[in-house]
Amino acid sequence: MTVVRFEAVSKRYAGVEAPAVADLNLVCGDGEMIALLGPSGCGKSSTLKMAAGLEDLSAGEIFFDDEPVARLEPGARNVAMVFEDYSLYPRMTVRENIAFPLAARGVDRTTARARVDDALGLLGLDDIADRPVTGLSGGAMQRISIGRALVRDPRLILFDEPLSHLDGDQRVQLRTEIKRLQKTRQVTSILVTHDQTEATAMADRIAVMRHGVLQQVDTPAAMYERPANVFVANFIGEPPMNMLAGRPAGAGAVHVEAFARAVAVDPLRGARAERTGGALIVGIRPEHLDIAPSDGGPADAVVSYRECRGDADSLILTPRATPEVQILVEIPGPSAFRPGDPVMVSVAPERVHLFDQVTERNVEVL
Ligand SMILES: Nc1ncnc2c1ncn2[C@@H]1O[C@H](COP(=O)(O)OP(=O)(O)OP(=O)(O)O)[C@@H](O)[C@H]1O
Repeated sequence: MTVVRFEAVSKRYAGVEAPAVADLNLVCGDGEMIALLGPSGCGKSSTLKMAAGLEDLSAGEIFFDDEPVARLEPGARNVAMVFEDYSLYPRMTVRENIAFPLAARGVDRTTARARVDDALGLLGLDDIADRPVTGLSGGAMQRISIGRALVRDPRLILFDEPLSHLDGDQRVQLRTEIKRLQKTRQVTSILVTHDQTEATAMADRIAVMRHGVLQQVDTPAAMYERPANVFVANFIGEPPMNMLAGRPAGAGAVHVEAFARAVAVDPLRGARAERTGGALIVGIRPEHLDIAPSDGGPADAVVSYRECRGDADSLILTPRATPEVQILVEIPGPSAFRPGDPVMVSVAPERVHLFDQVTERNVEVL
């Protein structure tokens, strides 16, 4: 049961000018799972390694509850790690692998046996407890390494891309499993991933990083509803948000160049956009755009591509006013739209996101 706090933490590697992590302030609550999410090189692993004690901090402090830990040896922190490659001992059985951290700490045999049995049961590994780990599926191996992490009753578990070596089905199964275990045991956890689906499915809150700088920390739902900037908006949600050029157009409206007309927006957002006075990026998620046949009038766009996925159709629209721009639309399927169809486009005002074109920040959080 630990609150983990990064306070003004920075990491610079020798000979590299740009910091790998810059002035990170982040609190992971007691029993919470936070996902560090971002593209390769954004500083996720460096942050994880500093929490584990595998890398020194260049500045700042990390607290476990109110105890500063940045100068503690890794072994003195009681932090468990689950790696993407499982890191199991191949000659040992499932049970021996899970028991290993307890034996290494000199926990007495009766206590160790009880804790290992508990972990085996929790992870559904009883049937294979006495089998060697070699030859087991990736999913089973990762469950064993999670068991090994849980059995030591750690203050913090660090999950480093734990699902990357697994195939589709095992991935989905294990991410549900990890979330269930993490909640059952209420262990404070940090998950590193570059996969937004994984972060959204598993974490209580997501911390999006870019070039070592924390961009936003929020629940998956809040981040989807109110991304702090264009980068976060592009990173959360699949397929990514359409980003269209626009400008304020009076009360509660913005002019969208691609449609050569104004669209209604949430009045508060519209007023904020008005105050910026300048050019805007108008963000609309593919699943929030509606289309209708243009019925002879001047169309907003023409359908240029349709992918039918059974329950949904993915369409690409070419706007009449700016044919160089592509607009993605996701609608329930199978629909009647076909390439070449002229269409009108609409969107609910509260689904239109507005970003300052210069700073790329959401006008709501300026
Ligand atoms: N030991 C090191 N020496 C020098 N530079 C490093 C070292 N480790 C990481 N870096 C650099 O620090 C930056 C952040 O790297 P880090 O591995 O923390 O990012 P990441 O988001 O975890 O990326 P990835 O998913 O590829 O591991 C990158 O520019 C990387 O090249």
